[in-house]
Amino acid sequence: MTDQPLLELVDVGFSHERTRALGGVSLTVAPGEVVAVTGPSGCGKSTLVMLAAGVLRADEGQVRIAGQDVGSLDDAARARLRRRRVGLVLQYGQLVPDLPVLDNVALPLLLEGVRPATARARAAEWLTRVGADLTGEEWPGELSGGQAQQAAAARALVAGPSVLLADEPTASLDARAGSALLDVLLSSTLEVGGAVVVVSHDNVVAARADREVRLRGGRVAHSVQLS
Ligand SMILES: Nc1ncnc2c1ncn2[C@@H]1O[C@H](COP(=O)(O)OP(=O)(O)OP(=O)(O)O)[C@@H](O)[C@H]1O
Repeated sequence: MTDQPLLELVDVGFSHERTRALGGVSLTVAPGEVVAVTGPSGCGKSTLVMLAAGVLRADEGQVRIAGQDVGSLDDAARARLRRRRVGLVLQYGQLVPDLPVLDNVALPLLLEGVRPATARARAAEWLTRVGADLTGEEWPGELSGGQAQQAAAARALVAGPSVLLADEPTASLDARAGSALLDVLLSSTLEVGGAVVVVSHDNVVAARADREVRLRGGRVAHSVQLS
């Protein structure tokens, strides 16, 4: 294994139209690391996650995922890099509404050309691993918030991401299910040599991190090594 960082933000700035959300943000995450991103509402945490995932493109600075400069890639290459390297879990699940849950979870594999039967079998295994009591035949609109988060977690993990990005991944789950889901998110990613960046208001989540990066007003206010 190399020591190459899996995620690097170098002096990154981003504005949502007229709102300056982030400026001068640098962050390097190595294989095996778990980083918690904390800070008050509106400080830029979700924007950082979307930039780190390659969903948003930085206005300034560079974002590198597994050594690849996201800004230098066209949309198709960026989508491919995301599919192969990044797992993303957002607060409300963000499932594709007109696909059954099993196909939602299998989607990263289906898009990579894995045979449908194999992709769906792996998706079903991941639904079980994340603790979801679902058959996979449900439609996203039929799920509770917590079930949608579990399904989104399974989708994020199904392709074995190098970088798992999670924005309030346990917010819709009770304490027990949330803790179990966090265990799976961390252990599954670290098992394959990946790294995790997790945004959370929950101190229990932050306490599981190796490092806490606190944002304020779109900048890194401090970065503390926790273990
Ligand atoms: N789509 C958008 N359009 C315009 N402004 C936005 C958009 N998304 C975020 N912002 C603004 O960018 C800033 C950073 O927002 P962001 O959602 O990244 O913060 P956050 O720390 O994740 O907040 P929270 O903890 O409340 O989720 C805020 O001022 C917010 O109002």
